[in-house]
Amino acid sequence: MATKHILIVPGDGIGQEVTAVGKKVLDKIAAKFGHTFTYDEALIGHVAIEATGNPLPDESLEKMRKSDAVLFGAVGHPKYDNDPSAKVRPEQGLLKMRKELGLYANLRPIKLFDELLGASSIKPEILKGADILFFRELTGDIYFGEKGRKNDGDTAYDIAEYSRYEVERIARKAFEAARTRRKKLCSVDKANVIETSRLWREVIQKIAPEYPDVEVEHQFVDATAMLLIKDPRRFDVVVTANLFGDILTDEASQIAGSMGMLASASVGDGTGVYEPIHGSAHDITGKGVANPLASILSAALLLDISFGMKAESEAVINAVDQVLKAGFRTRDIADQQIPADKILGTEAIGAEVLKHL
Ligand SMILES: NC(=O)C1=CN([C@@H]2O[C@H](COP(=O)(O)OP(=O)(O)OC[C@H]3O[C@@H](n4cnc5c(N)ncnc54)[C@H](O)[C@@H]3O)[C@@H](O)[C@H]2O)C=CC1
Ligand SMILES: CC(C)CC(=O)C(=O)O
Ligand SMILES: [Mg+2]
Repeated sequence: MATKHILIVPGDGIGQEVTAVGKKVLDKIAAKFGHTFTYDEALIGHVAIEATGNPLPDESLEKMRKSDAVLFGAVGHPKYDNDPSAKVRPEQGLLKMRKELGLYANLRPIKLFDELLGASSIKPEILKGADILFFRELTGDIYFGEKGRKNDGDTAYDIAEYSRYEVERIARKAFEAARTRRKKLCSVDKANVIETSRLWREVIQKIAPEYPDVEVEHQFVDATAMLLIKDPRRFDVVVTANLFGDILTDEASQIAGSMGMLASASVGDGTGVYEPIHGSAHDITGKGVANPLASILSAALLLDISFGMKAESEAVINAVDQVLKAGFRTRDIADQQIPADKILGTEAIGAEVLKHL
């Protein structure tokens, strides 16, 4: 029995809807296993700008630092997406949170529940058994380098930068994880063109001999985008830079059936942040149809990684599996065989998960 303090940071759009369900799952776990979880909430993104003018107020950051873990939703609003000139943006809050908390490793497991074999646009025989763990570097690369305009605003630049230690620390995490899995590591870069990628490959090659039990391959990012769809089972652990990892994991979500199925853990020097990989999804916000399973599975990662609660984490994953086995789906993961009465909204599928806890 443990006492833990969890900060709920729903953010914007469907972040609000799915995080509410993730929190209920944490509550149920605490009751079932006899833990005491206390909660607080904090603002980030568009809602924080509206309330304070700042996408990550100091108060939110302070609360994050003082928590045992953070369950985060998503940020973003069409107001800014459609206004390239906006100087203050919701996404700045997210990037600042990652940098300030030292969350340099973003673990994105791509695990297909067997029941969802028919939900993907990829053929079932290509998909069955696919199980990939992405390590996306999260506090460097083009997202954090100097950016700006010159020539009276007619030229724009974003500088991509990596230091040796940044590559090494994420690579070591990926090597260690590969050791506990199928012992295969694929490092993804664009070393044929980009200097940061050449440093990336140099570092991986240098430390690989320290992990002789792990088979290492290097792939270029463009080829990886193709191989993920052609033969997803060839991958075990994948380690890559921030931008490449962002793009490749949205693509890889189709292996698991939907963006609404992919959870992630952002970890590093401080409080761990657990978050679906998807964004605020303006197109479905307020409709009650968002898939909350990514948030629920992020709560499972939180229990496992930040609290070391393996049985509790497995109970959550098992409950999701049971709900899928019972035939329930949200709209994004419902193939044509699913009858209409089995297609549930955000809260209703969350309630089904709770019944299995
Ligand atoms: N981590 C974060 O906070 C992220 C924020 N964003 C922000 O989110 C906003 C929307 O960006 P998009 O490119 O549309 O990406 P998105 O991930 O929000 O949505 C992409 C597509 O996937 C669907 N989708 C996403 N999550 C779903 C769920 N749980 N259930 C069912 N369907 C789901 C959406 O309806 C949409 O069609 C932007 O403002 C963007 O900057 C985007 C990605 C990550
Ligand atoms: C808005 C981006 C900075 C975040 C993103 O797309 C992600 O973390 O996957
Ligand atoms: Mg993304």
